[in-house]
Amino acid sequence: MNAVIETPVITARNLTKTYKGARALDGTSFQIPAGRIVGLIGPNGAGKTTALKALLGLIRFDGEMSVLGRDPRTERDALMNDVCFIADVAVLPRWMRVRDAIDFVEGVHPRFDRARCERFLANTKLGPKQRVREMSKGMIVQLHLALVMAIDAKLLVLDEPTLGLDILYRKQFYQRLLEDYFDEQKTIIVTTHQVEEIEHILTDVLFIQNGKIVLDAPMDDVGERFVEVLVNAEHLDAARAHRPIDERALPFGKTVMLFDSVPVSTLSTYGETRTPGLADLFVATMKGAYA
Ligand SMILES: Nc1ncnc2c1ncn2[C@@H]1O[C@H](COP(=O)(O)OP(=O)(O)OP(=O)(O)O)[C@@H](O)[C@H]1O
Repeated sequence: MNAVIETPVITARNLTKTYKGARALDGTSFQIPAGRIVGLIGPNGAGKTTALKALLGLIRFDGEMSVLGRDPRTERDALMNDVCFIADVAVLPRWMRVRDAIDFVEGVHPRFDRARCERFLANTKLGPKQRVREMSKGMIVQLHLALVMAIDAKLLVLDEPTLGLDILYRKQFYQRLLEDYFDEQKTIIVTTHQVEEIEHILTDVLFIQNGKIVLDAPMDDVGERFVEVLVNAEHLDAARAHRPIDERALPFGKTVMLFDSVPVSTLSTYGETRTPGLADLFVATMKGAYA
């Protein structure tokens, strides 16, 4: 009966951050509702980490920012009760034992549930005395996941969480996160360069370039808005008339074009159509043909 209008978990308006005259954030604006898994994707130096630091209250910046109803610049301590932040899975100190890691997180995070963490670890080969240096990369991921998933945070911020891990562990990390952690009460924001590996778990995507958001869309819309066409040679000019945002040649004289908001019924007369992968969409957007 009562329509609940949920306030977004994050509202960022017109953020600017300048480092020594260079703009890391340049009028960055976005909103993230609860229950979403958002990929913040951009090339090196685009401003991803700076945006995450801003929403965590770790840097000064100009503009409007509300995270879980709080301004991270002035209410950081209260905010951190509901936020969990992981910079990089590969950074656990090598001398640390499993039980030290658990003690540490228990000490710093009020929403950490030790019993829940130990239940996750019971399903692995990890023992309490084992040190990080004795673990395989996959075991490190398991430890990290057990620590993260035992924190009942409303917002989980992951900055390149799988850096340095091989493809099997990276996939495992995201799959476990989706299956064992995420629910509609939680929100996850994640940056990565490995776009292909996270696109299937994302609900929304934010592309950032030179400190500006250049694409902000739910994944469902991405599938409807963008179409890739394997254009037959005789239709090249007709297809180009619809202003593809990207065009690339394939072997044997085939050409792939990527279109934004052109009906599939029109495009299918030029060749085979399909939904582009996020990586191809990212490359096309960043080339600047599309402004
Ligand atoms: N502490 C700092 N001092 C000076 N410049 C900085 C600092 N931190 C970031 N920058 C600059 O701000 C810009 C954005 O950096 P940021 O780390 O946010 O990029 P990023 O998108 O996370 O990149 P990457 O994918 O390479 O990690 C870059 O030009 C960077 O050189």
